[in-house]
Amino acid sequence: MHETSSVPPHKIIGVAVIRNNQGQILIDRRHQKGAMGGLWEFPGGKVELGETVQECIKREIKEELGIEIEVGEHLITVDHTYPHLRVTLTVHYCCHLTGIPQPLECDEVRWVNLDELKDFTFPEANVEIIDALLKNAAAHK
Ligand SMILES: Nc1nc2c([nH]c(=O)n2[C@H]2C[C@H](O)[C@@H](COP(=O)(O)OP(=O)(O)OP(=O)(O)O)O2)c(=O)[nH]1
Ligand SMILES: [Mg+2]
Repeated sequence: MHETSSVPPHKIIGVAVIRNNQGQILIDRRHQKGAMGGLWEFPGGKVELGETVQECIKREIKEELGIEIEVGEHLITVDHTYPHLRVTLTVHYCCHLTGIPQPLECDEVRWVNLDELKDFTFPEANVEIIDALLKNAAAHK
């Protein structure tokens, strides 16, 4: 018998949890049109050929938000399969250095406290990221 189920495309994504000196985290709202439209996310994007994840994160954040960051410690890597897409999200903590975040490639950007993350709707893969963030924060209290 012929197997017709197909393997979804796989994107390798660098993701930034950017913190300011008040301990807030930067989130952005995806464009209404398009995949996962209107959901909130941590900024980031596809790793390009020949680029490290850290280089990708720094580049994407400059492109998407117009700010400079320092890429820090790895938080978690999440592999998740949506109905039509598999993503590997490699998440790093980052420090905000300079510039005011601009919504250059999204609808909105916002600084939020950790305990406010639950009030925003994120893609399914982010449940694990937010869990890891909260656990880490609790462990370092
Ligand atoms: N940046 C980011 N992407 C996430 C998160 N959670 C999550 O499932 N994703 C998914 C959504 C996208 O399919 C993919 C991010 O890739 P992307 O931003 O380069 O791609 P995109 O779909 O916005 O658009 P395109 O560049 O492929 O046209 O990862 C998150 O917290 N941050
Ligand atoms: Mg992106």
